[in-house]
Amino acid sequence: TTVAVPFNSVWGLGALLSCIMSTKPGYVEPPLQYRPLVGACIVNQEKKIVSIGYNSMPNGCDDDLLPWTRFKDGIDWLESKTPYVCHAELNAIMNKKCADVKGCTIYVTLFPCNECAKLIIQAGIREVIFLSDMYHDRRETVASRTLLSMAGIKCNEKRIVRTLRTSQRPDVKTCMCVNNSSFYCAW
Ligand SMILES: Nc1ccn([C@H]2C[C@H](O)[C@@H](COP(=O)(O)O)O2)c(=O)n1
Repeated sequence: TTVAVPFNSVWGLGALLSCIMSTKPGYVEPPLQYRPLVGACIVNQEKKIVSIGYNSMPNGCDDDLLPWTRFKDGIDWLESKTPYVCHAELNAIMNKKCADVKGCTIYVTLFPCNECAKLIIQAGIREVIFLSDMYHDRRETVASRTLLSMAGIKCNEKRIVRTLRTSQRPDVKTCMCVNNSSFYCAW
């Protein structure tokens, strides 16, 4: 199923496109199923895209040699992908094609975690526009909101993808899928 995705901004599109390149989409184990693909796009004050990033393993670190299990209770952290993966925001900040990203806006498909919030703040980014807040209650997200708010960084939710309910993913409210199960962005 290819879903028509109406975008209301080219920057949101950038975040979503980078998301498509994100770490191997794949089936994990029920009920966790698909791991999120996350994309980020940084835009300067002239509304020009200055960087894009997606979640991936660090350069030179082989996906297949590192664990792919999602971290959850009962799983050894070192045996999950959590300590190894670079988040989309980190990659977008590192990939910048300009001296710095001070005063920029970051478009991201998933609300930043606390580690990314610290990077965003220290990089001088002034605004976060996010698509999904599906981890709203995770402690990393709670800490992230605290930091971003203290640092005076505006955070706005923007729905840039039509809500799609799918019988294949009854657990998620919004998703984008391309070629049936080969790519899912699950929010
Ligand atoms: N703001 C975010 C949040 C998450 N990610 C990445 C990191 C992982 O690859 C994936 C989340 O996996 P989970 O914790 O659900 O097992 O999404 C990111 O890049 N940016």
